[in-house]
Amino acid sequence: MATVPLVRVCERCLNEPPALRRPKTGEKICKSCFYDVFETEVHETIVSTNLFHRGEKVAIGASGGKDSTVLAHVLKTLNERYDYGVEFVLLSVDEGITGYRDDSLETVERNKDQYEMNLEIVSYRDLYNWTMDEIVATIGKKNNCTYCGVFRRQALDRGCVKLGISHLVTGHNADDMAETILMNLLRGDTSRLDRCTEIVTAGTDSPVKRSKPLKYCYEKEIVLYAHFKQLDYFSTECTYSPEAFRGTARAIIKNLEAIRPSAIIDVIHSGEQFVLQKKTKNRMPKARTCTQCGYLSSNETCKACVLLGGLNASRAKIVLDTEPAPDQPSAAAISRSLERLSF
Ligand SMILES: Nc1ncnc2c1ncn2[C@@H]1O[C@H](COP(=O)(O)OP(=O)(O)OP(=O)(O)O)[C@@H](O)[C@H]1O
Repeated sequence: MATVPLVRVCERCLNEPPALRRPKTGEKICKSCFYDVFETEVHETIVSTNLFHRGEKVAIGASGGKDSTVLAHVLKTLNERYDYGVEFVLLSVDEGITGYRDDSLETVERNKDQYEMNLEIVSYRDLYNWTMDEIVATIGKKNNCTYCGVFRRQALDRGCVKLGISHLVTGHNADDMAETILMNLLRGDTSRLDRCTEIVTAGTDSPVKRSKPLKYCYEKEIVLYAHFKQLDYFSTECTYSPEAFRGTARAIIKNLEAIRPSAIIDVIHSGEQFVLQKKTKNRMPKARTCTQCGYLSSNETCKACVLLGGLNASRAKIVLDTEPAPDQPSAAAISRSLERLSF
């Protein structure tokens, strides 16, 4: 009976000893072939979609986590290697989450020097006069991701506008995309299902185009890349509970990946083939401006203003209930009131 020979050399260069089994393909390869194939795949994604143009200024949504840190590192490497002629800037949002974002922003401050990129930080405190810590103290942990997601999206837009930038890249990876496809499928959200696989999205409610250069990169490979390259990133999870539905979709994708590694890429390729029927396309929202903040919106009031309206009403109620109606309640008074509040 024929025996399968043990692979003792990298299956790509047939020279070096293998250092890892590639999660995406199962190939046993050496470190330098892994770097090469990982970076080349991102480059091919960029070139095949004409993602950047020479002279363009692009913001990298930098959270200090593994995905956006690998994104910044790889984009810097490719920009130099292939002379894209792009100027990259790091853009961070400080959501005001003690013990999480304050620490991860310190990482981004170091990345700024390591990658020789300018850094702009915008905060929920400055933009909305709320921090996520205060929001969670007011509404509880349930649904807090909805608030954070809406505010972050607009904060990144506003940061880009401040920098005079109209293109934002984020570290969303293949696992994130497969989860989103599954979530939209399970919710029957056909219009989002149609758009969520696109590498570039330019919504009616945003002046900034967004793109995902890592859309075909497996999360496991991003972690391996960051680990082998010893990149400086922040690995703690957000202290507030994750969105339950996404968490479940994530578990399904991880389970599928365990028995069929190509499942992630297969889900993305399937999602890319979905074509919206005309009647569904007609339901797409039209662009307008928010009557409250004047920002682009697909509704009369933008989502951020709707959420802020509820939060500010809660704050006003707490102050009226607990303080002798000062003109300007002190921050300390608001914090004390928020601490007493439970829903
Ligand atoms: N506070 C933030 N400031 C700037 N960009 C952010 C911030 N939070 C998220 N992003 C951007 O959105 C992407 C997806 O964020 P998300 O929190 O869903 O994923 P993640 O897997 O934790 O990403 P990362 O590993 O980069 O933190 C990030 O890779 C980053 O580009």
